Amino acid sequence: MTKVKICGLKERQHVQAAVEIGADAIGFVFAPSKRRVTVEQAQQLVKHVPNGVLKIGVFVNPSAEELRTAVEGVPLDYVQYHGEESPEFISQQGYPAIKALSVRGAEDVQMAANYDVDYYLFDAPGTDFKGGSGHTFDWTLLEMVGIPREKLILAGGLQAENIEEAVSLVSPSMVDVSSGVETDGVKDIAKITAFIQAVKKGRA
Ligand SMILES: O=C(O)c1ccccc1N[C@@H]1O[C@H](COP(=O)(O)O)[C@@H](O)[C@H]1O
Repeated sequence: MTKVKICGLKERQHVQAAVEIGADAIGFVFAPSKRRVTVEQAQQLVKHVPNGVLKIGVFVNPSAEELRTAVEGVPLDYVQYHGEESPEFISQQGYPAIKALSVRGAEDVQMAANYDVDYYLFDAPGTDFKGGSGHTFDWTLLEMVGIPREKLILAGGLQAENIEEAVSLVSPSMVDVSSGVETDGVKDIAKITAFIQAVKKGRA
């Protein structure tokens, strides 16, 4: 059963739509991004996220204080580390953790072995920001990854049109999308619907 994370939500109506359509996780970006939200904004948005839907905060090289404020203040279920955070820093924070790795080549995939986290997220390298580029990477590089599929999250340029192929090749535990459910930089409820339905169709 592949789970779906809809990331980079900033508007109440998009959060409500994503959970109603069947998202398993909602992502809030606290890192530099056109999708960035404050802790105060996220606190308002999570009022529309029911129990059972994961609330994930996306950070890039955060300080311990920044993390504590968001994890406790929102509150968040998982921290997604999307920068160059060290294995030691992540384990010292003690939060349920997702480590994102930007994949240019096989050596980036092998970096996963250095981390002891709940999930490993593989994404394309960012352009303007560290993530959310809308670009895909070579999914076949994940064939060599020696981590269990139930700990693997696939991201990067996913959309309704390519998600079936991606899930079939990678068999991730969760898929994560941001740009692929937007039109002109704004979340698009029709695209969110098409994406979630395409993943759920593959679950049958
Ligand atoms: O979405 C962002 O703006 C973002 C900014 C900084 C770090 C991570 C970000 N999002 C993550 O990027 C990937 C892929 O997004 P896309 O579907 O290719 O647009 C995903 O893991 C988001 O959580």
